[in-house]
Amino acid sequence: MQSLEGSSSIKVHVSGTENPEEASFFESFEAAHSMHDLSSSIAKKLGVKAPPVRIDSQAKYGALSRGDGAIYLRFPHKGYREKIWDHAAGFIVVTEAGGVAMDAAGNPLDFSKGKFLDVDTGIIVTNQKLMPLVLKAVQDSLSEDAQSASSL
Ligand SMILES: Nc1ncnc2c1ncn2[C@@H]1O[C@H](COP(=O)(O)OS(=O)(=O)O)[C@@H](OP(=O)(O)O)[C@H]1O
Ligand SMILES: [Mg+2]
Repeated sequence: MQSLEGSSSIKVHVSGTENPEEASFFESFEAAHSMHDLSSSIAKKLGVKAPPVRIDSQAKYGALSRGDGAIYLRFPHKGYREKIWDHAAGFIVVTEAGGVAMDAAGNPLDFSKGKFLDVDTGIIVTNQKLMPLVLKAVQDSLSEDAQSASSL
């Protein structure tokens, strides 16, 4: 990373925290772009204490890449298909910074299939240590949601 004033460049790295309680998370500013209720229940399961940091655009990937927060949760409403141009640049930056991005089923993101990123339910970005814990909380929250929907 290099400042616009031209300072010397420094290598950035994602947060190294292993403790979800001290990890803050990013999500879309717009509730129409990501289900805030779902991310709130995931954060609660993880014991995250800080409120969500809501930012528009791929700036979320940039902030995560320099360790401003530790988790990015993205769960669009049913039927929305992610476009590669909304993620590709941020994905490269965060991966270079040591982060890992997966869909809700734990699959890696596949940018080789044309304009759409066909992910299972949503996208999770975090560090290597937190990913298994976050994935478990995501899957538990999704199955609770599915159970309550089927009992209506
Ligand atoms: N319908 C719907 N559902 C979920 N997510 C959506 C939707 N439409 C746009 N997006 C996301 O909105 C962000 C900006 O997208 P766009 O570039 O299409 O919008 S804009 O016209 O430039 O504002 C960008 O992500 P975030 O800013 O992270 O939410 C897009 O991926
Ligand atoms: Mg745009």
